[in-house]
Amino acid sequence: MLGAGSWGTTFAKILADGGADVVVWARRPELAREIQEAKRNSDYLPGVNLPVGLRATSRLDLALDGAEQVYLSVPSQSLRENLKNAEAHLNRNAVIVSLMKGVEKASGRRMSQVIAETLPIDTDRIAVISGPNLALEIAKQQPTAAVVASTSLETAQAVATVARNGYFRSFVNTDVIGTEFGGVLKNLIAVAIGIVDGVGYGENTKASIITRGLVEMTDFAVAYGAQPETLAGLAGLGDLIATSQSPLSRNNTAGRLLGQGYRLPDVVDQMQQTTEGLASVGPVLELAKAKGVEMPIVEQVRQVLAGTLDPKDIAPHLTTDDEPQGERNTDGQAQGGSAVRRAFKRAFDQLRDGGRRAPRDRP
Ligand SMILES: NC(=O)C1=CN([C@@H]2O[C@H](COP(=O)(O)OP(=O)(O)OC[C@H]3O[C@@H](n4cnc5c(N)ncnc54)[C@H](OP(=O)(O)O)[C@@H]3O)[C@@H](O)[C@H]2O)C=CC1
Ligand SMILES: O=C(CO)COP(=O)(O)O
Repeated sequence: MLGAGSWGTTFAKILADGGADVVVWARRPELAREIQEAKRNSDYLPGVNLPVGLRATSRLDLALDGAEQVYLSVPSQSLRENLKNAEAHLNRNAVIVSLMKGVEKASGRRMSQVIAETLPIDTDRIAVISGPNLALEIAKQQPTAAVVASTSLETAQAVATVARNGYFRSFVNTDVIGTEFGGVLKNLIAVAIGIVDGVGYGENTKASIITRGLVEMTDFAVAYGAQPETLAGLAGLGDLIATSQSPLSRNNTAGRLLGQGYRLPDVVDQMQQTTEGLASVGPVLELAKAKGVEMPIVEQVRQVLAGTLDPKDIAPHLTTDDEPQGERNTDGQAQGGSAVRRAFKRAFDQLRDGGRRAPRDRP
């Protein structure tokens, strides 16, 4: 496990509790020592006891020695540099698994794309994991689930077999794009929810943003090749609900501070942990523009971050124009409809068929 923050340490515990032999790499020797000797990570997971068999080191060569599966949980902006440092020590046949939920700011690349560009590796040996996974809840062994996606179902299954235990269930699919973008995009909607929470708006506003946010997430991801069903599953809707509702979410917290009137530099100062959404807004809107996808909620988040939109003016109707007839202003049973409605219809049809066709996230 490369990365000893809240998610890296929690996921290492998931793997170790499932019976795997796990070594965590922490860049700070003192943190590696605390995990190795005291079985604690008091900076990131206060009060949590880590498995006795979990090992830790600040030496990359030792952490990667003989590793069959390498899990990555560092901030997205640092991945490329970390992979370059790790490359010489990687086992040639290792499966590389991204746990990250950001895009690279400079290139707009997803993490699996950064991995494929940086390492000499077949994409079939890359997997990504995403889902409703607030680290501290899982570290306390509260049950949850996630999606393991890889272009190779065999790789996804190999990872899912290891990344599961009594409190953590891994489903598999082959939609890497949808699974990764689900994690990236829900962060942005969670910032929006935090903003309106901070302003003091109530449940109707938040429900509107969650629902219309899912439309934006799905339209965007589908434009880049995702399966709409993925966005209706754990890595989309599931994670959106968890992140939008929880004060444990860093993205939600950052949004709430913005809604309370703090300016971005003060918010960044107050955030002790990685807040991927703040770096993803710009690249996501660039990518949306390139495909002609409208993202009015994400655009409003950008404007609040830039200080050009008063948080209280976030439009509850969440459209880009005042034209009531357009596709963007339709919802539910309206004609046309976006990918998210088609996804729900297809999921509903599958249920009505008595589950003869497999749902996307397969156990
Ligand atoms: N926390 C969560 O609930 C979840 C997080 N994720 C994703 O996991 C990823 C990691 O987040 P998370 O663990 O929460 O973040 P944290 O802020 O908790 O931890 C970040 C970790 O990365 C290390 N780090 C920071 N900068 C660098 C760098 N330049 N090079 C190497 N290591 C670095 C930190 O080390 P140090 O302590 O020395 O600063 C720390 O170990 C993110 O993409 C996030 O979206 C996904 C699901 C759940
Ligand atoms: O991804 C997460 C939950 O699934 C964690 O969200 P935050 O990064 O906002 O804390």
